[in-house]
Amino acid sequence: MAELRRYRQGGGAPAATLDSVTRQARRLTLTWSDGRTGQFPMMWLRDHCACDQCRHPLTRERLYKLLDDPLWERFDGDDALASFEFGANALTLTWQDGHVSRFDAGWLYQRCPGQELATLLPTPTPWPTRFTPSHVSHADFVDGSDGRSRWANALLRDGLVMLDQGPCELEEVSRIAESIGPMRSTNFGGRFDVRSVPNPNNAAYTAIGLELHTDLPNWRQPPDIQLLYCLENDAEGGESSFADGFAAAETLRAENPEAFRVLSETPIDFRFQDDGHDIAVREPVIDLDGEGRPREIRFNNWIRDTLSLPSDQIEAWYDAYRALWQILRRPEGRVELTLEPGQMVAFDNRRVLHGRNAFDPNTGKRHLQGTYLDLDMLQSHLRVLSR
Ligand SMILES: C[N+](C)(C)CCCC[C@H](N)C(=O)O
Ligand SMILES: O=C(O)CCC(=O)C(=O)O
Repeated sequence: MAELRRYRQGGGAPAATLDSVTRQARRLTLTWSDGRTGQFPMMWLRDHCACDQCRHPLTRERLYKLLDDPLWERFDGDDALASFEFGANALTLTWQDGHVSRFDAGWLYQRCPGQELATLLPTPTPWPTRFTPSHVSHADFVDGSDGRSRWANALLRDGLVMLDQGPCELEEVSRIAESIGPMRSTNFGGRFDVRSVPNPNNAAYTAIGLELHTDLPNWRQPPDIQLLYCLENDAEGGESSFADGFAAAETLRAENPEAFRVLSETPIDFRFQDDGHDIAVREPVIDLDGEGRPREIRFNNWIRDTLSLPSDQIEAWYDAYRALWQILRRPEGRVELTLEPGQMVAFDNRRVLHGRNAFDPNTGKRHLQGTYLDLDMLQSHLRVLSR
């Protein structure tokens, strides 16, 4: 259990050593050997004490409750700290109530207030024109070498990655998914078969072409990661295509800011109905984060519901939607490929759109198995692999 690194005080990349510590009103200023300085408010230092009373010795989760600590009242008056001492690699604080907090200097170095904490995860990067996805072999993915982390890194960075030359076995997609996290269930089950069936409840279960789309935009939280594993694909047609919705949104913002504004500020209705379900949500096509960057694309023409807007907004919304759709269709922004039996594509369903050409079920069979995963599980998997 001491191996748990979440809150460990030491370890990590060797950082600079601690050169000086000075005390000001309500904070300590630390300077390291490479010149970095950090101002640490006393209350932050007290809250982050990692002793076995303040963190559970086994789980390393926080036990300390700042609201119940009488010392907290004294941070205003600047006499909460009794004394401190430091060395090149450690800082020790003694508080007025006698509690002692020891910090690893490298741990503090990485957590200077205002400094971005280094992440083990790659930054999502928009596709350049004529982007080609990374490929990892199934053998490298399962054999414990770096295949898994190359796969997860590419998926988090590009929102799309291929896994090649796996076995043509039913449920291989479930085994892969479950080696990462629990499959995310939806009204289509935990794991679904994509093939043409009688009485389909969904366009994917027919042989028609599917325009680029995101799955389940009619859910408040659409699935994050989609895995589609090809078992058979010898019917004529059925080629796959993908487009980076974030890149398309940025292109729209540059070319047609008004259309971008309309699609990001106007919630519209999405709705799926079958015999047992009626799942509906009202959200914009382009969802932005607090800094105005695209966070999610909801684009699915066949389950877009009645456009319910004031009449003076309707034409502008259609113009904007057409403008985004035209960008998505540009060949230079699309990845086109034919899935091979034993090949799996994984993509970020809230960023990357997917589609397929119509296929002719009279010329051969086409069968994919798919499932969804939460992004949290993919990120967790990569962090664990990086330990
Ligand atoms: C693949 N699978 C059938 C599970 C989902 C396909 C998308 C489902 C959803 N009604 C939509 O049209 O977005
Ligand atoms: O059949 C395909 O290639 C893609 C299926 C699809 O779009 C889906 O399952 O949502």
